[in-house]
Amino acid sequence: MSNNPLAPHPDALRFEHVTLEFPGAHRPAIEDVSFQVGRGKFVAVIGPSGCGKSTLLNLAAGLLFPAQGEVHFNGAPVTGVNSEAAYVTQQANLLPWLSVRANIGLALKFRKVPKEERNARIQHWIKMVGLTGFEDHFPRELSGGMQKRVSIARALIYEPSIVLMDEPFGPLDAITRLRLQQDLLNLWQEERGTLVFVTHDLNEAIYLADEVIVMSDGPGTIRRVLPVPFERPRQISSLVESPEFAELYNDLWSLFSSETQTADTTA
Ligand SMILES: Nc1ncnc2c1ncn2[C@@H]1O[C@H](COP(=O)(O)OP(=O)(O)OP(=O)(O)O)[C@@H](O)[C@H]1O
Repeated sequence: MSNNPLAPHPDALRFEHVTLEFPGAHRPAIEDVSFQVGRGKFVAVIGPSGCGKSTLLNLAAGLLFPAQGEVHFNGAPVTGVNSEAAYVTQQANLLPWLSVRANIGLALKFRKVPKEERNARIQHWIKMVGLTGFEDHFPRELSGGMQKRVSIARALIYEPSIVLMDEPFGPLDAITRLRLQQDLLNLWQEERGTLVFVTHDLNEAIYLADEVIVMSDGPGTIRRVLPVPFERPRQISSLVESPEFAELYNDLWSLFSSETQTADTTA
């Protein structure tokens, strides 16, 4: 282990026995949650609705704080809004009065990046997310998938140390979703940042992640952490044909179905 205080911490994110209860709730939203996300890893979090997936991201972003336990980012406790984290939510949340170019460049403008560098980086990211030709369009002139591409470029352009994505492809149709999943795989292959990705979709978790954190409900706890052994770069079309994919999917599915049966018998 390195003793160099300037060396980046090997864990980008670490939860240690974290419990959080919202005011007025009769039980914690999450209880005794511990896991770590290694630097440069892509981790998916899946679990039933209401099990606390968004709460985990909000804790990592420093928008919520635990009642018990600690959240560490780059080896230090999170004590305020985590300005090194980019957050991509289910809705694109673009500013409707700004063009694609201006929406993507907003974070650089706030950070006072000089105009020339800003324009070059915006142009790079417009190309990366396949929006060349749409630079001067406004959000209302874009499809849902294109808006999502803008929100991903807007999050990645300032090179955050961690990206938190909360079901970013949730509201999209199946084909657009598949295209964006492959685009995200390709982007991540080039950029290699740390990414925590919340999803309800077992396929999506396996396509994208190095590890899948499986959560249980009531209150939210970590049920299992499953490694995804597929090499990168990945092509979704070849992955789905492999027997290993089917095996992993079945492992994940059996975790969920056993949970549903347990809930049914205890209801
Ligand atoms: N601001 C809040 N005040 C009170 N309770 C909340 C608040 N936010 C979330 N909760 C509760 O905490 C629990 C976890 O919510 P959270 O949104 O993290 O779940 P989730 O797994 O992301 O759900 P979904 O998959 O449906 O988005 C739920 O029971 C929810 O009702």
